[in-house]
Amino acid sequence: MGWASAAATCGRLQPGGGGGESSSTTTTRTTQMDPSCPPFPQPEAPPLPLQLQLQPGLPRLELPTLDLERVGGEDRAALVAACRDLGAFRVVNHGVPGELRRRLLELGKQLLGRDTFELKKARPGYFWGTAALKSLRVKEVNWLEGLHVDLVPGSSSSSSQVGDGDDDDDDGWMRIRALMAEYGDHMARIARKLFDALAAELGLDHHQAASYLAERQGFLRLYRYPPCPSSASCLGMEPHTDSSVLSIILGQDHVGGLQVIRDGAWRDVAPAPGELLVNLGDMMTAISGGSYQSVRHRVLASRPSTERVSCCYFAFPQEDAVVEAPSGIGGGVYRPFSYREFREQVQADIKAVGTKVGLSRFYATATSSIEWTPLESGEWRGREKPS
Ligand SMILES: O=C(O)CCC(=O)C(=O)O
Ligand SMILES: [Fe+2]
Repeated sequence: MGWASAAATCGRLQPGGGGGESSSTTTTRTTQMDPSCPPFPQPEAPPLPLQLQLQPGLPRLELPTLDLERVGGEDRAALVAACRDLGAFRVVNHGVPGELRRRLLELGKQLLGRDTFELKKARPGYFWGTAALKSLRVKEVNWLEGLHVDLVPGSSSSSSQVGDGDDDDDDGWMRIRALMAEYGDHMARIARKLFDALAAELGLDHHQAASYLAERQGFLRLYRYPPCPSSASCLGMEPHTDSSVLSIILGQDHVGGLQVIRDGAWRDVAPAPGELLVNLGDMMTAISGGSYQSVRHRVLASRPSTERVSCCYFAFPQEDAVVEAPSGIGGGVYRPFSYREFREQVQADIKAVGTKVGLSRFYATATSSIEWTPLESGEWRGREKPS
């Protein structure tokens, strides 16, 4: 069975779900199976997760826009305000050549869309579904694929030397890696600049500023959200906060799909040509003692006639650096911990409860007596067990 049977499941969806989906999703489609994707989950699509239900009609969210060349100086206050408020902002004047951005997304889209799922599966770094967050509850509804590339800063040989057409370089897969390496150098540079401005604001010393953002730990994920046979019952990527210090998203100029939670409601982030979107992650929240927000976000599944391509950079602390907010900032909300500890806890939680619990595991107060309950938003809330 292929997409035609999957489309039949659309008929049982609740109205109002699926972010911009029109009622046309209730009609049966007879789309052919897409060979670039695995078979759609059968016999039934998974139940509609509660968090898919949207508050319809809210305007797109315009994020604050910051000039990278000014964040260390006259725009530092605006940067800090954006970090305290939502934990997401746009960056302009970032110095990443438009041609590099264009070629990266174009080639990624071409390669991921061209090869069959079976062929891609064998490629190093290729994944289907949400690589880091695979939740047992909803893993099947993440309709996306991607290529994960670890970065070694400064190692990129300029990809501009590599041509654009189809040639003998392993059908373009080596070229995309070269482009990603070059793009990754820009990301490391931008992350450093943003982080140093925030580190100065927090009063971190030189050693902390260096170990809390370690360029060698950074990686890139190139994503394709292929047309989804049942886009109203699936997500492209489930709601989450990033575990990183900060993440930088490059999306296509006019393709939306990314949403963030603002005042308890999911809001579309307006795509803005040429800009990069920065999300703060959990590590930044910990480093700032909870002063800066890690923003909760998700990506809608692409509707049948559309697809989204994006490239996301993630910056992390050194694995064993003890992350701790400077005294006087944040009032000791979190106990000191290393990123390695955090990652292991996330993996253990995914195994045990089916999803990432996240930073609330690291509250300074003892958590062994805490009972965890899932919320409708997809978050987990801890409560003291009655004694
Ligand atoms: O593709 C996007 O725009 C967002 C990806 C994302 O949130 C992530 O990789 O954590
Ligand atoms: Fe994310």
